[in-house]
Amino acid sequence: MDILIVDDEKSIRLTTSIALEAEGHYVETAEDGTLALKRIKEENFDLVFLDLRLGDEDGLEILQKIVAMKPQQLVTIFTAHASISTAVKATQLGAFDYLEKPFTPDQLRAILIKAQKARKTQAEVVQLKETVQELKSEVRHASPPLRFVSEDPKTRVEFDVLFRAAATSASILILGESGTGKSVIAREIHDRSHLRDKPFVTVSCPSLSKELLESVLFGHMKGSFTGAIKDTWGKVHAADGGTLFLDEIGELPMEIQPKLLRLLQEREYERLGENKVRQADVRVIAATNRDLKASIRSGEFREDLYYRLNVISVTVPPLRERPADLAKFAKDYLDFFSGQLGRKIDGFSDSGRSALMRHPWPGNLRELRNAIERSTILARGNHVEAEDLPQPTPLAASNSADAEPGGLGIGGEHSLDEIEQAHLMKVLGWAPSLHDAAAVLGIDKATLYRKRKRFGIH
Ligand SMILES: Nc1ncnc2c1ncn2[C@@H]1O[C@H](COP(=O)(O)OP(=O)(O)OP(=O)(O)O)[C@@H](O)[C@H]1O
Repeated sequence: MDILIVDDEKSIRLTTSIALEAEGHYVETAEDGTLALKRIKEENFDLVFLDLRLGDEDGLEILQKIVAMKPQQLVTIFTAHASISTAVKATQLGAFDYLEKPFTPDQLRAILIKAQKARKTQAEVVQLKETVQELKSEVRHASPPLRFVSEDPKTRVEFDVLFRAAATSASILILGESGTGKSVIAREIHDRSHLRDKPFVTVSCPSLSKELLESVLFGHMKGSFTGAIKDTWGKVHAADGGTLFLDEIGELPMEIQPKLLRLLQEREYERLGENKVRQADVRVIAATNRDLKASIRSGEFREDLYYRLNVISVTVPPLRERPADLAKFAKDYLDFFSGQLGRKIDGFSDSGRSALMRHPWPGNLRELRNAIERSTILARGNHVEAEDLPQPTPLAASNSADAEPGGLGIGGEHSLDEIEQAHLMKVLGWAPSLHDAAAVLGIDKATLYRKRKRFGIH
């Protein structure tokens, strides 16, 4: 290691240097704070030994200057027995450790081993941060660009409110149909906030049973329910100091709602099966495609929780109400996917463009993205044609007189079940995933699962 010894006593500088050099370290010495600060600024020392009594100089002040200049700098304080309390204060100010004078070679060696470990951990953290940055940039390049500017005045107002609120700690509720980009917006709010370097943790409310969801949120103690084989921390703990994103909050079971309310109001929670109140400071962003006011009326959602979540609330308009944005998103996606495929596709033909505008896009951006990806594969020439884009759904088609032969016509002699089953089968037939199918149908995945089971659709 490269080590700097800062002490005004020549004998200490000399003996410590000899001991350290004998262990193979590179050592420099400084007899006062000014020289020490100059060398620390110029060089990267792995460890600094700093005497707190440096003649007229205040060692604690020098320590603070070092920490301010290089927060990662490991500084071990030399201290006399009588000044242990000062040494403790020094560690509170950012010193790594302290060594009481006079010290033995073994005590010095113990400090060096500890410092080496700390340096290794620091290097690992730096490397992990770099890896995360690289991965983030790879992910960004592996998906179409995100667009947060809008040509639509209503959407512009909503985005403006959202991104102005990003810098505060206010809870934010994002409403909007499935696929309008609520999760993407939640992440963007976090990235534009003062918490951007802190954790961003997502909890998808409907994906789990009530008990598991509670455990995922708050953690549990071993034996608190069947299958709880060890103590765990929940996502609230993981998000402490950062943002907790509660996706599909409208599905949050009634039993868990008071616990979330307590977290929002008191910043307190308890792990399942534990009788100890814990603190967590999280900024909550919630999203739902449900009408929460209707859920309050039907007794499925607590009004007090709604008002806590709703400090700032915006509704992201559906894509069909933003035709100018629709065209821009479609072009972005087309450029991205054609680039990925190495195909030269210049844009949409007239028929392609009007098909794009005619389609109601019930699955919003998610559906549009999938449709454009598919169209770049299907396009025969250098333009996307109407035939490459989603065709009218069976229900829309059957609205007209020329329903498919043997198909179901709206208003014909069919039960609602028959119509529902036929529609489900058609959508499941073309949607790329169950998630997309649920989005297009405007239901959550659990409901889709129940319906498939009911109609025997595999
Ligand atoms: N701002 C955006 N710019 C470009 N593409 C976007 C944007 N927002 C969303 N998308 C696309 O739409 C997809 C769906 O977005 P997201 O999952 O955020 O929607 P959602 O409203 O949370 O849906 P759900 O309610 O079903 O969870 C994203 O994976 C992305 O491909």
